[in-house]
Amino acid sequence: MAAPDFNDLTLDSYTFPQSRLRRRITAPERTPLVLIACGSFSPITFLHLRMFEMAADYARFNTQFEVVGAYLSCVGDAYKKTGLVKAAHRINMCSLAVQQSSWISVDPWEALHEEYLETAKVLDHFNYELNEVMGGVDVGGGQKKKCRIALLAGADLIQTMSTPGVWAERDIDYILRNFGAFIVERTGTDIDEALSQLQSWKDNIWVIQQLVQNDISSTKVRLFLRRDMSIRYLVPEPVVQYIEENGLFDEDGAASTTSNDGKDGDGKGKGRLKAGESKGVSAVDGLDGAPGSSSGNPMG
Ligand SMILES: Nc1ncnc2c1ncn2[C@@H]1O[C@H](COP(=O)(O)OP(=O)(O)OP(=O)(O)O)[C@@H](O)[C@H]1O
Ligand SMILES: NC(=O)c1ccc[n+]([C@@H]2O[C@H](COP(=O)(O)O)[C@@H](O)[C@H]2O)c1
Repeated sequence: MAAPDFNDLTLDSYTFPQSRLRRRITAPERTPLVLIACGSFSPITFLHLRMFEMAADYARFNTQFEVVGAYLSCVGDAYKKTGLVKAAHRINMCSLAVQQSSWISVDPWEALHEEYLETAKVLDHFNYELNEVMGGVDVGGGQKKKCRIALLAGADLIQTMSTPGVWAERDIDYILRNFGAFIVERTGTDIDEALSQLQSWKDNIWVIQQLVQNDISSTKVRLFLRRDMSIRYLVPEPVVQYIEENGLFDEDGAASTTSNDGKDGDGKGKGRLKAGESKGVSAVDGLDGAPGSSSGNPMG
């Protein structure tokens, strides 16, 4: 197995990963689609991978898109969220997780930035690489077609768009107008409610039903690890091994690998826990490490 090498990467040595991108569309009448999943991935789970497969099926059966590529983009170390291990580890785990995939890639560009990057900027980066640098994908006859780039997210993430203070209004408009989002239903999130304030962009929001309900969350995986419980078959095996080898997510490890001092960027310490404390861990029986328990506004 090739060793992950995120630690050796810098923005200067960065090149856009394109080896798994399909450079030619098979149905020229369709619009090429590239799915971008932005998130913490601390750690990546089988559900995160499964989201891509669900979205690809959805796009094939219900839309005029043809999926030509898919990317995981890990949020960088400046994102303040409980349970976040260093971006280098999260990127390495994502890279191990997609080893068996022929079409899902990991793009380290976002995580290579020291400062927090809003999702709109991350999507702009993909648009730049795919449509400006590459010029889109081949449709035959020497012609190229620009790719539609869309955010792939769970319902909890789209719900945060209606939570005051988390997203800038202009970013929501920018993302949903120019890119759009494929949204996977998630247990515990009322999708109608999540979308109720986003009706102006409804034509650019595609809702994917989970036909096999899967409620794995990174929070639950972290909770299992802290209780010394097995996480096998919740995350890919190479990720299990990587977590073990690097001692990630045990109580001390979780505290020491985060890049902050217990305070958010705004110094208020919102959502941050001291070493030894953890969101949801105290509720032992219910395993209620709430899935998708996002910190809210990443920048406070
Ligand atoms: N069980 C799930 N069903 C639907 N979407 C999910 C599920 N788990 C994660 N997602 C989505 O995956 C993306 C990345 O999520 P993220 O890294 O925050 O994972 P998470 O499991 O929600 O993490 P955490 O538990 O740490 O909050 C988000 O868009 C999130 O909504
Ligand atoms: N203003 C924004 O651009 C904004 C706000 C909230 C979350 N996000 C993104 O959504 C994702 C949320 O991930 P988590 O669910 O792991 O917190 C991250 O990629 C984060 O950057 C972006």
